[in-house]
Amino acid sequence: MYDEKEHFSIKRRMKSFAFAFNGIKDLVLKEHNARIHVLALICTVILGILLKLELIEWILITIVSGGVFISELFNTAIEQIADFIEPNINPRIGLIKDYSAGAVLISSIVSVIVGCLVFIPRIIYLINSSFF
Ligand SMILES: Nc1ncnc2c1ncn2[C@@H]1O[C@H](COP(=O)(O)OP(=O)(O)OP(=O)(O)O)[C@@H](O)[C@H]1O
Repeated sequence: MYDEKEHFSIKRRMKSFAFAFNGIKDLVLKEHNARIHVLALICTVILGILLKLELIEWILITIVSGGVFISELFNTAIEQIADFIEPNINPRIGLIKDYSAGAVLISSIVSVIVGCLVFIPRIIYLINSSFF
């Protein structure tokens, strides 16, 4: 609970980090989509190392990957709140969840587009240089 009189303390800040990491851990353990995103991220990093990406390309991949996980976390939080306040079928809750899922879809599409823009030219170059 927020208390204005609370003084800054390293211990409390560390606890806040622990709570935040707990949220991320829970997301990865329980949400199937998040596991797929973790797997996709691991494959992307391995491919990026193999293809020797440049700094700007790593920066782009970091930003779009972060966007996917951030949207996934917000989506899960919204779903949990929605289920908590309305356990029954309710079209408004359905639409709220659809909006939230739409955000994840957009961030995923953006990361796939960036991934294609970064990796496809390198793969084409590799194929061309090994055959010609
Ligand atoms: N209480 C509800 N009332 C009406 N429609 C709902 C309700 N709960 C879910 N829906 C509909 O079902 C869809 C899926 O909702 P659900 O909570 O199952 O998400 P999910 O499939 O678990 O999502 P994710 O794959 O991100 O975990 C929603 O986008 C919405 O269209």
